[in-house]
Amino acid sequence: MKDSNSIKIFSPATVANVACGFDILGFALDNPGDEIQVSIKDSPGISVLNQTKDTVFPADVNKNTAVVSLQAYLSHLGSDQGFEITFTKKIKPGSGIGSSSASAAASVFAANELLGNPISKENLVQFAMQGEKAACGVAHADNVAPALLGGFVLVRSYDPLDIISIPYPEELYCTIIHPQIEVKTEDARKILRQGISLKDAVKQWGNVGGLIAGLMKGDYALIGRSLEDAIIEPIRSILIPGYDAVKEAALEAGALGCCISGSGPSMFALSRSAEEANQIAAAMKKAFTHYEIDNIDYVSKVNNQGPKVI
Ligand SMILES: Nc1ncnc2c1ncn2[C@@H]1O[C@H](COP(=O)(O)OP(=O)(O)OP(=O)(O)O)[C@@H](O)[C@H]1O
Ligand SMILES: N[C@@H](CCO)C(=O)O
Repeated sequence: MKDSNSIKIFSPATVANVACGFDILGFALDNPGDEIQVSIKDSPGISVLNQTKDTVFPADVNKNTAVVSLQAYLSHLGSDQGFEITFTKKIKPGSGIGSSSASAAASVFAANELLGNPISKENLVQFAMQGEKAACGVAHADNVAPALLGGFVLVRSYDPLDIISIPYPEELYCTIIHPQIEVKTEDARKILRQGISLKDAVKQWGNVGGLIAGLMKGDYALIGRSLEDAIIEPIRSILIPGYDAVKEAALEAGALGCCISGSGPSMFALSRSAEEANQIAAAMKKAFTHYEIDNIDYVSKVNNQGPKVI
């Protein structure tokens, strides 16, 4: 729904890191996603309405990722246009599937549409990153870039920002299992080691290259071999009860690979068909039953569009 004063959009969930690409790789999902309505106000300032009962936002609206990114965008334009943002959150904060970034990407995309698209989608990424900085202290782009551009995205460089869309096979499906515990990205970053060994680095950059080559060639076996993480997974997986067993169940059920989605607690697995992705979801859920943690699953094709007007 769009008129000259108001727009309602779907903003996709995203999987950051994609196993080997900490802070530099991410992809978008068709399901789930947030709904957000952005309307032009007569007076300056950004106001927020939350229509999601069980989602609590920061009390200070200036810490809401949608508001922070929109303020960065308006300040770049030198505009004091006022907006009202109405949220219907479908992605739980602290899920690992880009809840904070779906809002950050959505508000700048929507406002840009209402103002006649003065800025390209690629260049909106820098403003959405400011929302991520407010959420976790670091302006990482591996959720907001795919949320805005769709598909698989590589952040080749942060300074200067260089965002590359990576071609990928048409038939690529993702299974997400979201155990109902909250892991804040800010906390999940604090436990990481600041240094890595040369041996681990060699393994990791081999996998990053392999994953990108596999996606571009449509080589599923290469994609699967490259979905490994020598650096982050050994540390963060400790925060997810049953992680090893659930991952093993996904691989046994035919997943190309399985790892932590973003900073967790969600886990993702890639596969070649919707049927396989559903079988993998069932196997992962079954493995989780031993750990008595409620969980929600999503099966989705990789999203190729980013935000869309609904
Ligand atoms: N509009 C928003 N939507 C979601 N979370 C928000 C929003 N604005 C601020 N936040 C804050 O951001 C934090 C959640 O972001 P966080 O990065 O920890 O989780 P996530 O986005 O689900 O995970 P990930 O980045 O690993 O995919 C919470 O502290 C939440 O209060
Ligand atoms: N790259 C970020 C993604 C957070 O979703 C991290 O792993 O901390």
